[in-house]
Amino acid sequence: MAQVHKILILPGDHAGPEVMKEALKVLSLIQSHTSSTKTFQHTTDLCGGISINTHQTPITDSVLSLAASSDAILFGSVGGPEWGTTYPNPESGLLRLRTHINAFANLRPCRFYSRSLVEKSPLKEHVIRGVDFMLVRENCGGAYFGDKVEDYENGIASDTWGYTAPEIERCARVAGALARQMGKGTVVTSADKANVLASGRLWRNTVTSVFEKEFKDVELRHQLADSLAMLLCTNPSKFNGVIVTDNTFGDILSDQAGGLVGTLGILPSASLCGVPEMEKGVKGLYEPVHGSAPDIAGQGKVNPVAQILSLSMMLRYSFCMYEEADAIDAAVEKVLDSKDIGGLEVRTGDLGGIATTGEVGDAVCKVLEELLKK
Ligand SMILES: NC(=O)C1=CN([C@@H]2O[C@H](COP(=O)(O)OP(=O)(O)OC[C@H]3O[C@@H](n4cnc5c(N)ncnc54)[C@H](O)[C@@H]3O)[C@@H](O)[C@H]2O)C=CC1
Ligand SMILES: CC(C)CC(=O)C(=O)O
Ligand SMILES: [Mg+2]
Repeated sequence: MAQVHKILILPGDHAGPEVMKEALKVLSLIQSHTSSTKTFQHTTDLCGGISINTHQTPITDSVLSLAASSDAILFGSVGGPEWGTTYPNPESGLLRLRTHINAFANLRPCRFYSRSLVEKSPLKEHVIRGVDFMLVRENCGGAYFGDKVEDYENGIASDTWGYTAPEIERCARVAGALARQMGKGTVVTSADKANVLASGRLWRNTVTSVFEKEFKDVELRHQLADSLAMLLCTNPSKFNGVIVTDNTFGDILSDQAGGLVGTLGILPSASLCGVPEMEKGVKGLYEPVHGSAPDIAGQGKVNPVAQILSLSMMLRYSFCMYEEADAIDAAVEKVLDSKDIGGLEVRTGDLGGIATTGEVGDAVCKVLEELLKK
């Protein structure tokens, strides 16, 4: 009997549904290839602004319980100027989802998915070539979830940027486990502001102690988060391996990673609810690093690669489907390297091309179909 994987699909707002459409084409191809061994049961529902418009809340209890009973969630992106920032805004639906399923470790890889993309980076080729790191961002704690004071009438507001040792420990374990999976010699860089923040000092002491006790074989380095931001521009390959950091720094540094490769449109992410193991899938929430791109949404201009690669991360980490995940990554690489549209690259505008969102998705499917036949 085929193994059943329950997937909840939450496309979200603006660019979210556009790129999700392309990822679902890829999922359907994978499904027809593996139908004898795996069945993907997927349900689509609402989160974000679209849920506010329909249910007056960014995420309903019923969607939260669907998420809790799913093996994986494939998420688009939420938010947009029409909903503003006042709580409960669309983004708070995503934050609630992350904590509801305890998706505490957000893996955000930064690398070029095609050699020819190196020239699209704003950095000089010799600086950026070979960059390949996995940023592990703590995803359910810190300033995004601490107590808030919102007394705007009196001009007072604050966010509590707090951590407990167990929250840091579990994140450090994910970083250590990933480093081991990447192979001997992989370095883990922990980024914090231990020179200023109390939570930063707890972060540094706790990460150090986890590595001393549980990952003696993995080299751990510490870097202040502000200088890391600078060094990522001047010498990014120095941080090849794993970077582990807290929620706020991880959010900012992973968008900076988009700057390193030249666009947010190719960066996927996986928010895992446990430590990844090679033999056993872990539940997770998969979404691009980018937001809902309202400035370009609805015109076929959005790059679907980050969403498609988020699907590949889902197959890898939640379902241990390594061959299929590798095939998707290879198909993306081949498409980004090819010149199919009037002699031009099959790339969206963010990568200097003229292809539409749908053309990139179709091209990935075409190559993937061939790769899966082999
Ligand atoms: N996970 C999520 O749902 C996230 C939601 N947001 C929300 O998204 C909305 C827009 O936020 P922004 O700060 O503008 O960030 P953004 O990530 O949506 O866009 C930043 C820039 O990158 C471009 N971009 C993003 N994704 C792209 C893609 N796939 N292809 C080509 N270009 C792409 C956009 O056109 C824009 O110029 C806000 O409401 C924000 O809160 C932001 C980040 C994450
Ligand atoms: C809740 C999200 C909008 C925060 C964010 O920017 C992200 O997770 O990348
Ligand atoms: Mg962000």
